[in-house]
Amino acid sequence: MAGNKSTDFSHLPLATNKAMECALTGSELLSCTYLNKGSAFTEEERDEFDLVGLLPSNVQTLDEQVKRAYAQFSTRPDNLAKNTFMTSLKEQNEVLYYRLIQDHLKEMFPIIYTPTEGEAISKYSSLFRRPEGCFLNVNEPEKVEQSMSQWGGPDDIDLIVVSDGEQILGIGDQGVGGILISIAKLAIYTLCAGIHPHRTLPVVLDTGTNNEDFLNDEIYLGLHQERVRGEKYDKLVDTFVKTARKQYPNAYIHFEDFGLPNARRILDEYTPKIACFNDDVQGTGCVTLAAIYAALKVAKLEMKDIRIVMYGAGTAGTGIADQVADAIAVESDKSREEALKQIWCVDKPGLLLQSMKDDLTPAQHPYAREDEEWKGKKHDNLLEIVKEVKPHILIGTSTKPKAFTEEVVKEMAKHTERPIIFPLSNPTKLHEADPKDLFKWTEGKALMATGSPFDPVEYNGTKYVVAECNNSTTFPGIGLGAVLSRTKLMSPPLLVAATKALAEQAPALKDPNDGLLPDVTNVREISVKIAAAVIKKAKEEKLTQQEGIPDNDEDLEKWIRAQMWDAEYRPLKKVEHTRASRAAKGEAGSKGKRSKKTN
Ligand SMILES: NC(=O)C1=CN([C@@H]2O[C@H](COP(=O)(O)OP(=O)(O)OC[C@H]3O[C@@H](n4cnc5c(N)ncnc54)[C@H](O)[C@@H]3O)[C@@H](O)[C@H]2O)C=CC1
Ligand SMILES: CC(=O)C(=O)O
Repeated sequence: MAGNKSTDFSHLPLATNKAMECALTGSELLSCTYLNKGSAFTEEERDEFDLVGLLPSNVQTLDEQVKRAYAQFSTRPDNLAKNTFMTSLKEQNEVLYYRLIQDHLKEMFPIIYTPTEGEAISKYSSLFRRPEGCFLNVNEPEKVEQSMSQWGGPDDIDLIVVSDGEQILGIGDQGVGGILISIAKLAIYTLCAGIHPHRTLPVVLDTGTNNEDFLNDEIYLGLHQERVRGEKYDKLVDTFVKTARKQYPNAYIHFEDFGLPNARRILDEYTPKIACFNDDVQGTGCVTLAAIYAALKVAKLEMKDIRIVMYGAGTAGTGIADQVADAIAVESDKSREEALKQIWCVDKPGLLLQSMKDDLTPAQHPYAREDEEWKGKKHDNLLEIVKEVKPHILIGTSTKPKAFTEEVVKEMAKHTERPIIFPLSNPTKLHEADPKDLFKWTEGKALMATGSPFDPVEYNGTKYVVAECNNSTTFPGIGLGAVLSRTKLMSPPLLVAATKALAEQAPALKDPNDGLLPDVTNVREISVKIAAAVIKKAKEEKLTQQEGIPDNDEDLEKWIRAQMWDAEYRPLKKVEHTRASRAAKGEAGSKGKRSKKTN
């Protein structure tokens, strides 16, 4: 794990190895998740902070606590129960929560993220115990300022993840339960890129829901009304963005799981104005493009020659297509228009055609093909499209399980030696194909990456690693770069730099049977590389607002590591009630957020 002890960057504003100020004592301290150490409070701390008699006598280490917590986790009967256990641990002791996950990353990632988090989100209202995050109501835009002011002063928040809950993972409209995707993505920022957990803010925009089950369920916690569209919706988004800029001017804004009608529109509106990012469009685009780069190397193909079918041309599908089109144009001497011709986008009605123009989203328009090209050919069926296009690459972001049938895959394999196939729809049950089947149908030739994790596949005695192509390998590093450089914008060259940094880490470049993307267990170091690439590019583009960023690569990486939060207990420094009680009340810093939540 990246450590920050061997560096001399402790003067940095975000250096995380400092003592923590604490004015709480006794049971208040025990119930403050970001300060609580439970049985690990030392004898001295127990005396100093009035904890005597409130804890069993054996002072334990964090490692011992992790052992116990892992044993408790393991007794939970199913994944959802494990997810609930983790949520509750996070409410009690954040350091322990993050350390436990870090020590069991591969096992726990699918519990706190996709696929299990999807189930937790769909049951948000019934599982609800304690609120976390900021809830903004579309009917009360005048209260946005007050609602968002509860999380500290202007320097206290580095990163906001916001969702309107309309298109969560592949499970659709989850209304106010969308707060949990903002929370989960922030936990991943902390785990994978060491973003300080107390300096982040999860937000949900409650703009109603079109999920009938929720509308008919009195237990549902969000607004019982259909989704608001148009001016009123835009006003809430704009009020949120403006308030965030005013109250937390350093905060980088990550848009997550907005619905198709809004995701791209909002991104296009704010990208030229503020440092923001849409994970489904850009994060997915970057990670998928990085996996494509690795696959092309293994398949000995070149970007300029590829033909690619995107199955499911929604937010993620068009986001990926755009990144691929840019890459083709950059890697060849083709114009972007020519590059677009190498991408065939398919959605519910079939291949996108010019004659469908009125029904296409602005993001889909550039991919609509001339009807003339397809005259007399079948374009409403994936098999026929594959027969005609003979793609090298097939990517699924359709939420249609099993759409990549044996026939489709075998047809593809007839025309290309190493079919590159990425079923990316989440959660696992929505994947367009199972890796085992893809291997069987292509006799071990397929080069694969999947949206959720899969175990390695054995075929004819050889073990193949199936890379997880999830934006979680990418967005944390990009965010770390954005936060540390205080970039004014997240411009396209920064994303290209991030993609290349990730692509260079692909294990398949060394061993073709290994993953097309690096494993999540190495993700903190990958994030350092991605962040370094983003920061360097931001400097080149004159976008940075942070002073003192080192020029030299080695120092830059040290500088980054020194500012990454590690899950370890820090000494507590007793402070007078005035300053810290303001913090505890949410008046003097993001620490207040945690206290507010737990007190
Ligand atoms: N692996 C990763 O990192 C990511 C995976 N995803 C996954 O991709 C999927 C799509 O997500 P979004 O693009 O955000 O949703 P979206 O709703 O914006 O897009 C889905 C698209 O698929 C189309 N579609 C639905 N049924 C289809 C069918 N039978 N044939 C062809 N197209 C069909 C829809 O009309 C829509 O255009 C989800 O399952 C999501 O979990 C999304 C982002 C990142
Ligand atoms: C990974 C992700 O963002 C999704 O499945 O939507």
